[in-house]
Amino acid sequence: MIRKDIRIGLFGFGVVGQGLHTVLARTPGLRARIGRIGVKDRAKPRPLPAGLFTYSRHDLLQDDSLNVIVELIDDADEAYRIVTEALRRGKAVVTANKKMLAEHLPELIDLQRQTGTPLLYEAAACASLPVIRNLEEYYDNDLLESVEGIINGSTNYILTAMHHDALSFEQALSQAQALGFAESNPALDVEGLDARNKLVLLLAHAFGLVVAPTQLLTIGIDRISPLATAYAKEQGYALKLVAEARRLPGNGSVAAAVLPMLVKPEHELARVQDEYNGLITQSSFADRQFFLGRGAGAFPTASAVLSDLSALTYGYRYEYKKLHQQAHLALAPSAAELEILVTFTDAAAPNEADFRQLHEQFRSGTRGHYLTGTIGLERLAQAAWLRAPGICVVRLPGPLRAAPAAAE
Ligand SMILES: NC(=O)C1=CN([C@@H]2O[C@H](COP(=O)(O)OP(=O)(O)OC[C@H]3O[C@@H](n4cnc5c(N)ncnc54)[C@H](OP(=O)(O)O)[C@@H]3O)[C@@H](O)[C@H]2O)C=CC1
Ligand SMILES: N[C@@H](CC=O)C(=O)O
Repeated sequence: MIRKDIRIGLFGFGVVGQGLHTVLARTPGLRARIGRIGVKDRAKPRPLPAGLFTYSRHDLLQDDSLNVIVELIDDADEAYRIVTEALRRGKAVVTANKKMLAEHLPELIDLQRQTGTPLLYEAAACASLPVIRNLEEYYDNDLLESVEGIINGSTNYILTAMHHDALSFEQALSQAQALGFAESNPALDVEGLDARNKLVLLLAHAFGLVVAPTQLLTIGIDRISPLATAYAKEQGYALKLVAEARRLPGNGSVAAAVLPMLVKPEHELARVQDEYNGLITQSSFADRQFFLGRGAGAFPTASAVLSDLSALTYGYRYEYKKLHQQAHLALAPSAAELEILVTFTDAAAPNEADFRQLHEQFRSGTRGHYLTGTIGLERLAQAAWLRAPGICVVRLPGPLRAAPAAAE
């Protein structure tokens, strides 16, 4: 259905919701206006007339004059209730809630098909970068080999501030929160879970693979040790939180993970600073392409919501083309390997037998210990030592690649 006039029921009036209000006011060309706003906290002062606000989701969902629901709240469970009810009522939905999407993607895809009602979520992956619609549409006939990049703005902001401004982790996180980049629960950012949720969305639109977030090995920046930071500095590498999904040659296996990574200075991702995101696509015919832009914050995120609203005016919806064209792809961590640096203390050490090859070993009574080596992705994910206190795992430069046994 083509919606020429959009009457929005907006849930959430925080960083992104207020950003959207401003962005809409400055975009007169789009015939969209906010009819009602659903929020939670009755005591909070609001910068708009009180009559616009309500504390009951039913006031928006049961209002037939509102034809689009924009869901911008920070509660994934309530967001799920709002989004599913809106779709069932035939209201198109735009959301930025990657946690809710990643946790319910199969059901949400199904619900769109059953109801014939669109659910768009460009803002949920990389905020202002137009990645979802590009993966869905532009690469439709191309053979996409990989998507990799920095897809969480807060952690990139923190790593940049620690490196360039010598801030502590806590100081840098506070700044990311104050600037509206971090999730309400910042553990989602620093533990890599937000990047993992976004990677779930990228996998669906890049490769037609719908996976549960828990299937993806995820390590955040909260466990980076001073020795790993010093190693990066001494080798001249940048330290970034990188999400990667890659088709392995040959057998239709796809490997995907989120880990802190050492990046060579000449690599595109090394120059992604502050809250910016950077995503590299590699495809057989188009070759390598790099998207760079703001990955968090009020206006960048609102601009992606605006773009989805505009897309609704011409009847756009995701077709999940790759899902239907799926060329027998499967998530196969057992088929992949990677190069890692592990720093550790006397209290806990990695099991050397888990590695296919060890490259370097270093022990110091004052600085701690490290080793570098090649390890299977699945072996790493299952290693008992991975989450032990005092252990820090960081990827060395280089892509996820086929493990030799799988490559044969
Ligand atoms: N900030 C960013 O840069 C980005 C955020 N996102 C996503 O956008 C969403 C919103 O983020 P952000 O604006 O930063 O969050 P904020 O914390 O700034 O705002 C959250 C809003 O949600 C409202 N809210 C919370 N629970 C409920 C509820 N049960 N019913 C109704 N309203 C509720 C709050 O109401 P009240 O005002 O009453 O407290 C508040 O207005 C999240 O899903 C986030 O992951 C996506 C991309 C970037
Ligand atoms: N907390 C998120 C917000 C945008 O998605 C981030 O920092 O990337």
